[in-house]
Amino acid sequence: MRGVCLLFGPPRQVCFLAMTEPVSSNDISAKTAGPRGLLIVMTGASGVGKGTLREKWLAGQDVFYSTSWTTREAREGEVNGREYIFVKPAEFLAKAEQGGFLEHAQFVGNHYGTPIEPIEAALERGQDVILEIEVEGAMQVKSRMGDRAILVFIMPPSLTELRRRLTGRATETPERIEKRLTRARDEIMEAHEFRYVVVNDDLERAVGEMQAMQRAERAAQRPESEWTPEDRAAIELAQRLHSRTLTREDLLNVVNS
Ligand SMILES: Nc1ncnc2c1ncn2[C@@H]1O[C@H](COP(=O)(O)OP(=O)(O)OP(=O)(O)O)[C@@H](O)[C@H]1O
Ligand SMILES: Nc1nc2c(ncn2[C@@H]2O[C@H](COP(=O)(O)O)[C@@H](O)[C@H]2O)c(=O)[nH]1
Repeated sequence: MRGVCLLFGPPRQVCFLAMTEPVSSNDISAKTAGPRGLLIVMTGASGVGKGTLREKWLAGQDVFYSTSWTTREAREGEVNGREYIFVKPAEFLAKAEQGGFLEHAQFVGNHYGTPIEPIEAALERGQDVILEIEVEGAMQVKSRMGDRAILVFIMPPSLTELRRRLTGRATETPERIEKRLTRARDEIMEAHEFRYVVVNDDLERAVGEMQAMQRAERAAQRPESEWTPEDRAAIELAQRLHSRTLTREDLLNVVNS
C-alpha cells in the first residue's frame, strides 16, 4: 500500500490509511494533533552524498533536522551538538534501554541513534522533520511508522564513484573505507524497500528531485482540487522516483560497477 495513494488515489486516502493502521502507545505520530510536518528519512550508503544533498535541499527551509547520538569519535572540525551528540557507549546504551531512540543501529563498530523526543515536538509544531541515517535504522523507522514516514534512498551512480567520494572526503582510514564499502553493497540491494530512490550523480538534479518529492508529499495531504500546476508537476516527477520502477538488475549494476 506504501505510496499508492499519493500516486493513484485521492489524497485524503493517505490520511485514512495512516489512521487505520494499528497505533502503539509510544507511537510518536499518534500524539500529533492538527496539521503536522512530514517525517522524511534520507538513507543510503556512507559517502553517497546524503549530507551534501541535504544541506543544499534544505537551505532556507524552516525544517527540523534531527541531530543523532553517536559513540564514534568526533572528526576534526565536528562540534558536539551540531554534527552529532557524541556520547560514550554506556550513555548510549542506557538511552536505548529507556526507549529514548526512534531507531538506533550499529554501523562499522559504533552506535548511532535518533533521539525520539525532539522529533515528536517538531511534528507537533507542524515542522517537517528530516533524518539522515543508515539503512538498518531506516528500516526500523519504516516498520515503526509505516506510511507515515517518507523514506528516500540516495543511490550512488556506481560503487567506483562511491569509493572515490569516500576516499576524497579523507575522513576514514583505508581499512574503514573498505568496511563502509562492504556494508554499502548490502545497503544498495535494499533500495527497493524505500518509497523513493534519488540517484546522486548530478547534485543539482538530485536537489531538484528532493524538492519535488517534498512538494508532492505535501500536496498529497490536501484535496486534489487545491493542487497548483507546480504541485502536479512535482507529483509527476515524484512518480518517476518511486522505487517500484527499480529492478534487481538495476541494483546489481550499481553494486558491480
Ligand atoms: N553529486 C556529487 N558529485 C560528486 N561528489 C559528491 C556529490 N555529492 C557529494 N559528493 C562528495 O562526496 C563526499 C561524501 O559526501 P557526504 O559527506 O555528503 O556523504 P554522506 O552520505 O553524508 O556520508 P556519511 O553517510 O558517511 O555521513 C563529499 O566529499 C562530497 O563533497
Ligand atoms: N541508524 C542511524 N544511522 C545514522 C544516524 N546518524 C547518522 N547515521 C549514519 O551512520 C553512517 C555513518 O556516519 P558517519 O558520520 O560516521 O560517516 C552514515 O550512513 C550516517 O548517515 C542515526 O541516528 N541512526
